[in-house]
Amino acid sequence: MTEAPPSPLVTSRLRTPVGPRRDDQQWWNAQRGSAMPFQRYERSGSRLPHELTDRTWPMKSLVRAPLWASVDLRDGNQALSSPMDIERKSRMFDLLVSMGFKDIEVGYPSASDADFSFLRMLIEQDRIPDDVTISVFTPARPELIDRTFEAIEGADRAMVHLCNATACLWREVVFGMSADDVQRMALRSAEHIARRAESAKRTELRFEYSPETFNVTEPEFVLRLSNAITSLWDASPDRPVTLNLPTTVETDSPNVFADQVEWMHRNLERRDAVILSVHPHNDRGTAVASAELAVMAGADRVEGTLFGNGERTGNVCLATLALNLFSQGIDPQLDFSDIDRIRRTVEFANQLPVHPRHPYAGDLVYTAFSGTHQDAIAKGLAAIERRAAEAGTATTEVPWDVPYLPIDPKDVGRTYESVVRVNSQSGKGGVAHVLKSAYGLDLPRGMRVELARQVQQVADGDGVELTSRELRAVFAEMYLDFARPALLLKEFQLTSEGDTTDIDALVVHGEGREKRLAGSGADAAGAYVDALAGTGLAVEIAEITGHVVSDSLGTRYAAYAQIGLDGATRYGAAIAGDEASARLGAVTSAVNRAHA
Ligand SMILES: CC(=O)SCCNC(=O)CCNC(=O)[C@H](O)C(C)(C)COP(=O)(O)OP(=O)(O)OC[C@H]1O[C@@H](n2cnc3c(N)ncnc32)[C@H](O)[C@@H]1OP(=O)(O)O
Ligand SMILES: CC(C)C(=O)C(=O)O
Repeated sequence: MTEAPPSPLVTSRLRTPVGPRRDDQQWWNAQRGSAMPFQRYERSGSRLPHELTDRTWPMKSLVRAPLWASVDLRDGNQALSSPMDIERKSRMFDLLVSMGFKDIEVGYPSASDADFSFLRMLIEQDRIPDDVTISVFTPARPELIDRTFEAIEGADRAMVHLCNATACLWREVVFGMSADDVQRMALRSAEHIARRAESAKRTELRFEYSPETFNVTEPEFVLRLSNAITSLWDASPDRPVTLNLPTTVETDSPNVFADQVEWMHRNLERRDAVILSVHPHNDRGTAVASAELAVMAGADRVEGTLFGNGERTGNVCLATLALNLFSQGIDPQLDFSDIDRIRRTVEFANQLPVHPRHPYAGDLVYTAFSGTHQDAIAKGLAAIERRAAEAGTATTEVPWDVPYLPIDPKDVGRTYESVVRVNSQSGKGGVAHVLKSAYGLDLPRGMRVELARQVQQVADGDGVELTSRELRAVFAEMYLDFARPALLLKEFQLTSEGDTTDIDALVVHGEGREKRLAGSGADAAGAYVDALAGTGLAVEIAEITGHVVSDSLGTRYAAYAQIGLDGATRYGAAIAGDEASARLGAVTSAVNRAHA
């Protein structure tokens, strides 16, 4: 076997930088003054042997979910300060099964007793469903391969995952080997695995190979080695070999990785007998994009973890990838209908919190604090309700289209309760939305503006978020509760004849004297303001609205009145057991606000 020929575009981090020439004095001068020693790092660039000028991936789009493989129990686990014990592993395994994962890497059984015992427990207690294939990781060392086979003894199905570093830096620094030596080590191990598999007749075995840090390995070398391994394992369409291309440390923008994957996809031998897999890490924060472009470039399978746990910045997050597909109308083939249950289990197993801004799963990702977002969300939700009512169907049947919310939180088991939260950045739309969704109070527009101004003052003063209870309290303080009301409607009686309503009311006004008043009008409120003229109050009603509210106190009525009094406009509100009391109460409230 010969050494892989050096390629002009290949960058070994040790040998052939493609960045700017460091002996160029002009260039160095231009860099003076930078606070950062960026010249220590190589510029990104294609590591392909030939530029892929006829790349096809940019013209592709995602149309179906790839095969998903969870590596939570291996790559995720090896990155934890406190690796999972059997209880934590079991909970994670059961979760993955319940979500629909069919391909689960359960550990590195030759590395630790915990992994070995967990695997034995799964097999001996028959915990692996018939449609799930467990995978076990092994490095290219015969004694560790032997121990791996001991661990899977008796399993119905298993995938043995062989991995060794192939990248130049690793060859030189970690192994102190040439590319040929590394190839020989890999093939010896692959052979050893094939031999062990011969005697493991009871187990339906599959094989996986990962050239570690694929993205910085010379492409011709990876291709040559991969072809040799799939040939040695006799990959066939009915017994395919999984070839997994890891960006063990992510180094380039996702388009570069996509080119690398497409080049492999196009040049691999036995392509129909190979499941081409990718295993992106997130060092540049672009693992999700890398995985998505890699699938467009020809990858069939993606390895990752839930919420992206893994070495350093983590593995690619499978929840994000799957729900990105879902948000585009593609079946993700994984069940995320209760994302908080999934998150709780993952947090328990990893003993790491999921960030509140984590896509689809974080506490805050369906929440808007800012006024314009809240306004748009509230209008969007109302439009969905309208469309559902028009179609005579449930809101969950209506196509989702709400500004600022890429998916319906209810589709992943969340509620709308926390979609809008109020602080000093909020506006009338948000305040109104919270009062409506938490208390069923549907305030008229002018009143929302007035209330929001008051809420803003409170929020600005306290500098914190207002809960729905606190908002309700601000509303009550403004419109419902008056310590010393200028007007009190103690009792009233209405009688109607034809188009006229008469009122007989007992009120307390001004200095605390009770006064019996009479009046008539087109409705109860009209009769009431007519009667109030007897106290010297010249009230004009601009608008009265109202609706039924159902809350812990039963079914009641809320009314909102806008009145003109002493040349000014005032809003008032009341909640009462019946419509007439609420409407008259709202007028009384508006008068009291005018005289407060
Ligand atoms: C990219 C990945 O994520 S690979 C998975 C990594 N996971 C883990 O490391 C978690 C579990 N690891 C372990 O428990 C241990 O490291 C073990 C059991 C694997 C090995 O332990 P030790 O024998 O004490 O070796 P140690 O960890 O110090 O060093 C690794 C050795 O394996 C070699 N090695 C590293 N990767 C591989 C590989 N894929 N195949 C073969 N040998 C390898 C190294 O060159 C080094 O060899 P050396 O001692 O001759 O220099
Ligand atoms: C074993 C391989 C796939 C791996 O975990 C990595 O390279 O990150």
